[in-house]
Amino acid sequence: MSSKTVTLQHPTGSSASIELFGAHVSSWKAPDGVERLYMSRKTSLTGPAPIRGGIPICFPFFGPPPTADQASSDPLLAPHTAPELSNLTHGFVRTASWDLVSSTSTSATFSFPSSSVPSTYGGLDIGYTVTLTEKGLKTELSATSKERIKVKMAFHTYHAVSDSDKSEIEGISPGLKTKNNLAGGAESIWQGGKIGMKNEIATVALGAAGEELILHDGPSNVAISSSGLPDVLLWNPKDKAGTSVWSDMEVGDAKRFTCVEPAIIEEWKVLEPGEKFIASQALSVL
Ligand SMILES: O=P(O)(O)OC[C@H]1O[C@H](O)[C@H](O)[C@@H](O)[C@@H]1O
Repeated sequence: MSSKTVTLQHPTGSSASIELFGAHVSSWKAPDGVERLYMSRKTSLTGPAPIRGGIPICFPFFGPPPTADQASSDPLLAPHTAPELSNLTHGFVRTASWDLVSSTSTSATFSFPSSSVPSTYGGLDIGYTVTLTEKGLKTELSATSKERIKVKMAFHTYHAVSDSDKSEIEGISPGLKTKNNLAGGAESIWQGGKIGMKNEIATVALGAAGEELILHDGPSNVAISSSGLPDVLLWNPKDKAGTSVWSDMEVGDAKRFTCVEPAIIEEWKVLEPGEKFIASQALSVL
């Protein structure tokens, strides 16, 4: 491993790797030694493009940055309209190198360099801790802004599966609102049951992240929980992976992963000056 990769090892045998570029978890192996995160064989681990696979951190906005028009009617969005952000999706922390602050064999803490924060933010401290637990992995982002701003975020986790066509997500409560981004954000009320990943999907379940979700992949199951993140986005591009849209994946790669993304997507979260924002995700093999 190069010095740009931090590795963690738990006495149970589980391990993790985190790239300084994006503070990106690029590997998580459970105690059975099986890799639990998909990584594209076509991605670079040192940029400049975001790493494809693993756990991208999307912050402090999700999707394209707000436009100047949106910011003129909502000044709390103005920091996101820095010219250098105009071509970025999902924020700027996944396309810059972070600093390693401290580490033990099972945990590492990173900080995002203040010199890489656009000046429009007027001061934003961002930290990140990755911890291996007995059977799992915890990721926790913290952020404090000097000025009142609005943020969105996601842990865009690419779970490795043996065949995404057969993988299913259990735990979305009946009655929650969902939005189908492949149908212009069409809203429905979730009726209950498991959500299959057989077809292309970009569905947000609003208010789902407070509950424990279970990703079923044949006999192998992973529990997913989070805090500070009210929504969950389920995403798989299916046949579009490996085409010109996602040329940083190989054709057929979409079968190898299922993205379950604890997130703040629907409503911007207001950060008051000095407030410590904390968002975490916990994954655990069952
Ligand atoms: O290609 P990326 O910028 O990594 O984004 C990949 C995908 O992330 C999310 O799941 C969004 O809902 C998708 O619209 C987006 O295409």
